[in-house]
Amino acid sequence: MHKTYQHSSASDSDKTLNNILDVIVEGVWDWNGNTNIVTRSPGWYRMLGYEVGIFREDVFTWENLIHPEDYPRVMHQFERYISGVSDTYQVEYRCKKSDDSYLWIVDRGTIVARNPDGSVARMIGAHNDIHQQIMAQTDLIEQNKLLLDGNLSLEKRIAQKTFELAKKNQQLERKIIEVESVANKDPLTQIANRKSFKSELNKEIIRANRYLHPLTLVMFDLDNFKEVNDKHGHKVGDNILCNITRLVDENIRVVDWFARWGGDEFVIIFPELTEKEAHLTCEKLRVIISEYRATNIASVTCSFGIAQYQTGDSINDLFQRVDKRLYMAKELGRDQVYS
Ligand SMILES: Nc1nc2c(ncn2[C@@H]2O[C@H](COP(=O)(O)OP(=O)(O)OP(=O)(O)O)[C@@H](O)[C@H]2O)c(=O)[nH]1
Repeated sequence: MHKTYQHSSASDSDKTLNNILDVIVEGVWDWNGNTNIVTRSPGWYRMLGYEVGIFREDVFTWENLIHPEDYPRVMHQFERYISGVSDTYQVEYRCKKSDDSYLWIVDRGTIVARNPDGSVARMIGAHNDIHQQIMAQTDLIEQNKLLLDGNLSLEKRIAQKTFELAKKNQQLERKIIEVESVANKDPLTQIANRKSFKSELNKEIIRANRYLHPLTLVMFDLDNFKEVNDKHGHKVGDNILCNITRLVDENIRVVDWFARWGGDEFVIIFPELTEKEAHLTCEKLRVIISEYRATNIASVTCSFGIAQYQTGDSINDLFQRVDKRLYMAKELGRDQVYS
């Protein structure tokens, strides 16, 4: 067998062992459980910055150097090992240095002899400096935490901004609807104006074609309204326009699209009504209007032109037809429906 060391005496071999220990571990301790004497290597003192051999050789020296926050944990581990609950003793904790700062060490120990009653007769262990390693770990944990906090606050800010944006969008959508409805509404009568006529009629033409339903367009105009204005004033005229609007609106269906074309002219789109059916409805409207006394001093009548959509009609074709028929109603003496 190959031998590395040849010692002529036990004290020689002790010397070698101590030197080796001094090189490979930083601080060796050797506790005699019966005398309670703890022998510590020079490295043990050097690691903590103390003058070699300055402390009393007992366990209290060690206990007094342990950081108060770590003390219960260390003792718990130590007790578990000594009592046989745990197979190993290895614990990391902070030890007080000569300059009152604390050094992170790992402490490992092994019972090398027990008394017949099971109590520890001798235990040997070593301290190793792990301060840099723990500091690096702590730094990393701290950085991770900062990163996490940063991420969290970023997420919070994004969520807040998203919420604010959604709110702004809602407000904007409401404003758009508001503006659109103002733009498409006649300010005097509060019904639709001619702005959306083309798109409304187009929509209904597409539906009429798709479902092969009839569709009829109506245009009506107040008779001799100029005279009413001239005689009773513009304000009375306005009032009459509003009252006629209300009467018509109350006597047509929700699906019918009713708009003020301009001046004293109005249009109605009657989806799913034939010319004949629309004629009957308009006749009813004509009577209601003519019977209605807007004020004590003025009453009006209306003339109606009616035209049903024919397949292939453009909006213009239909409109021209209806306009001609309104003209006919006027020509034939007013206060009548022409289809
Ligand atoms: N009070 C009031 N009058 C209006 C308004 N818009 C248009 N008018 C008037 O409506 C009248 C329309 O007159 P005309 O187009 O000549 O027709 P009319 O007198 O109704 O005669 P016919 O249509 O031929 O039966 C004009 O006097 C316009 O000033 C309005 O908003 N308010």
